[in-house]
Amino acid sequence: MLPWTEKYRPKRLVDIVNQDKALEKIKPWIEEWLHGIPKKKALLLAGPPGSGKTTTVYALANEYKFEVIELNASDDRTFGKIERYLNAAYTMDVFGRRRKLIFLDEVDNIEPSGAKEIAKLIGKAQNPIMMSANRYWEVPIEIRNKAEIVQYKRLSQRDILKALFRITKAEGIFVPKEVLQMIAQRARGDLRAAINDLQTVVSGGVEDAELILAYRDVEKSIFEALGAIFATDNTKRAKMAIVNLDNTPDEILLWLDENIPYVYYKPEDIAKAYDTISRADIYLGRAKRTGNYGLWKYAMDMMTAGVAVAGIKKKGFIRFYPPKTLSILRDTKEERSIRDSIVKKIMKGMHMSKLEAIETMRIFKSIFSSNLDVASHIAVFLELGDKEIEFLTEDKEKVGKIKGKMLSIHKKLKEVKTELEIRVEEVMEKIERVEEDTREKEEVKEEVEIEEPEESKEEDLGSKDQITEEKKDKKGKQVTLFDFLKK
Ligand SMILES: Nc1ncnc2c1ncn2[C@@H]1O[C@H](COP(=O)(O)OP(=O)(O)OP(=O)(O)O)[C@@H](O)[C@H]1O
Repeated sequence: MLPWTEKYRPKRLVDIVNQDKALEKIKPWIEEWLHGIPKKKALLLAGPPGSGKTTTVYALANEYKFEVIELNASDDRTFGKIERYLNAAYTMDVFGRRRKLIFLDEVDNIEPSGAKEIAKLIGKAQNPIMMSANRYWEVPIEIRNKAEIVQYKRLSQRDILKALFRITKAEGIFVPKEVLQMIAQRARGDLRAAINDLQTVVSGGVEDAELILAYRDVEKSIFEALGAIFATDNTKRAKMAIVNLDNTPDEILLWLDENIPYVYYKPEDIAKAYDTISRADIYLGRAKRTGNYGLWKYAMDMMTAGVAVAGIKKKGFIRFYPPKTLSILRDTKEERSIRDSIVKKIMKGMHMSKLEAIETMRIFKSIFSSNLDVASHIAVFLELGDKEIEFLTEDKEKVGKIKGKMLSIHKKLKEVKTELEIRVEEVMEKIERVEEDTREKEEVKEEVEIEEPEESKEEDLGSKDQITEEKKDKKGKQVTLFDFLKK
């Protein structure tokens, strides 16, 4: 499938949206080339990604009958090529062929030595050179001095919305306005990103637009990195693609692993790409084990540059897919947390080790699908929640039945509890009564002892200590709760 960014790339300058100021500078410059050589032989188109710089170059060449030679500025091989074109190009039109317009992309990524070479070549140039950069202040000064800067502005949400609407119309599809607005808003002035989002949403189902876009938001940088790795044969560019990526190398490997078959089509190329990532995997493992980060860098180079040059890539729009392993982990995240909480409850409630609890949970799983009575008692005992019961049962109908049984167990437990509470209260009352009786009897006895006649006092030898001891003995025979319950 042709990427819509290519399919709908304007062929004429009038169709370029909202970059009139830039075009006002570019048009007279190219017209000068038709009659001679202008003072500034190179233009530096500077501005945000997806604002129309490359589009302008091709539309311009189309209208003024130039052939575009697009070269990547950060590729060392570029210098030789420019030189060749610079020497040959101007004479070519004598033979009725098209003149060459050289387009150097990404001059903000250029090495200092390359910058000097390019500056020299501009000096010798016999044909128009156009360059582009996102951050012109990062373009080496040697190049900036030789070129006229043409500023591209960030496209507005309205511009993007209009462009998207035009595409849906041309494709004969209906995409709700809210979805188009959502895409335009996310794009932050990058029409290429917006068109790619639109194509992804349409191919994945407009009804799931929000989900698809939310997912692309999270994984945006990895999508971009894959796009960069798979779009280039240039090893340096491929290596740069993962700089500043938040994903771990293991995750990047999974993404590459998933998407290699969508990019390469010849079996030998696919095999080569897989061979490269499996080597990268081995080196990553070794780097982790040994702490030898030389190996780490080697692994990263293999999974970027190695994969990028593995073979001939499919042309056109390639939709990347998230690795199944990651989505399985994401999908099962909730499930895993439910399982962990059941294991914890078993460990606590049944005083088991984790291993025993895991084994017990497996047994419970078979009980929950075969014996709903026992299952409901277990569920009540472990105080399992709905999700945990569902996890153990895996059958919606049975979950309903277990929950019903649990309700009646809870009801019975409540009844037993109230009955017990009543019984306990009765017992407590009896205890109180008996204690009261005993206390009264003791008091009466003490009074009688105090009023005893003289002789008995003498007989008793009148030792206070003895009396106390005797009392203690008698008190020791008091009716205890234990004696009462025994009765
Ligand atoms: N001003 C614009 N008018 C019409 N279409 C545009 C415009 N800007 C971008 N596009 C669309 O977005 C796509 C990408 O644009 P283009 O390649 O010109 O971006 P760029 O400015 O060169 O970005 P980069 O700096 O990332 O190379 C094009 O295919 C084109 O369809």
